[in-house]
Amino acid sequence: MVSSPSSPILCNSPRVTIVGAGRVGSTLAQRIAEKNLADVVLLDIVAGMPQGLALDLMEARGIELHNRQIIGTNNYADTSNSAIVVITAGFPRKPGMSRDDLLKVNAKIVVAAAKNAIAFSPNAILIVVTNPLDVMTYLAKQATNLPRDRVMGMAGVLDSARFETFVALELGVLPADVKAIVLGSHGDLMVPLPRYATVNGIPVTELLDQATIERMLARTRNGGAEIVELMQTGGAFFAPASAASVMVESILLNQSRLLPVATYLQGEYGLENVVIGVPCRLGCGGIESVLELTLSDGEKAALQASAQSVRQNIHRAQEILADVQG
Ligand SMILES: NC(=O)c1ccc[n+]([C@@H]2O[C@H](COP(=O)([O-])OP(=O)(O)OC[C@H]3O[C@@H](n4cnc5c(N)ncnc54)[C@H](O)[C@@H]3O)[C@@H](O)[C@H]2O)c1
Ligand SMILES: O=C(O)C[C@H](O)C(=O)O
Repeated sequence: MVSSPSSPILCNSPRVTIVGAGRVGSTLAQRIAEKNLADVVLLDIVAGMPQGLALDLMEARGIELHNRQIIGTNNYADTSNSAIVVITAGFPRKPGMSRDDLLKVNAKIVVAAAKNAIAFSPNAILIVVTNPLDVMTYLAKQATNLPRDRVMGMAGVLDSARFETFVALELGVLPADVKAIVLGSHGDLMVPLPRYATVNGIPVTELLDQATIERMLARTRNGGAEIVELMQTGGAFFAPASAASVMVESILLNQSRLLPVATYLQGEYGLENVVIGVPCRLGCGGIESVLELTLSDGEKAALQASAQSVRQNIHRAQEILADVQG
């Protein structure tokens, strides 16, 4: 009964739709409900699966002490009036693949998901998770024609959390005391910035030698692949769901958190008409502002290279989509 799409939604409760009720999507639904942030609509193409997950999550409410509604559906009409739509629909990579190898299979899924979801929630803020992340975020923006403050991708929060984790493990300090930032694309050319990484304000460059830092940067760049290789079936989902939930939280609670977010650049960092990760303030309107950090020549060059690889893949994706349409 409770998982039926026609179940009543609590008055004045914000609603978050998650398109793709797989591992990332279902874990994100759990995080959002258990953090008591919003009601959740889980949508998937597989019949019965999102309904089953929603019922399971609803049955945990009394134990987890929250009263959020979780609805499972295969129908976009049930997602209407969502404040936020998160797109996790699509294929994860297999061992040996790069994220870019998913471009062909995921491009049309993301474009259709973005268009369908925004048709029923025209005021929603869109957060893309599906890989290859930066290209998919660009396609979602293009397909919906939403302003850039309302379309963004999740990757930098995850990549930064991985870098922070490796620093915390190396130094034996509390993970929450480590702060780091990773910019650029969510791929091999991501741009971690060790000189901005600190342990409670102390730069990690004071605490670790260069060789150790380089080893951590390489592990951060390879962070997703490391898990794909270990699991053999699909990729990471606990930390990705946590990272997406932080973005959802900052928007719903208007926290104005300054987070690395994949956004459409309009001249910032000397880049335009491309999506890559840069520090953004996230509040109730979505991306409130983009912060332009002062970068060294080497960091600027790394960001340019990262953007260039995304541009090439945007071009490939557009050719693929044109073939599908034509
Ligand atoms: N940006 C990041 O940092 C990050 C992190 C983790 C995963 N990802 C990506 O997120 C995506 C999902 O990963 P996952 O581990 O949850 O995969 P998964 O296979 O567990 O889930 C994907 C879900 O999408 C559904 N789906 C497929 N086509 C659909 C459509 N047209 N409409 C609605 N639903 C559809 C599938 O049925 C499946 O349930 C992958 O592309 C993965 O690479 C990105
Ligand atoms: O690596 C992947 O394929 C999934 C995701 O992008 C990740 O970084 O965990």
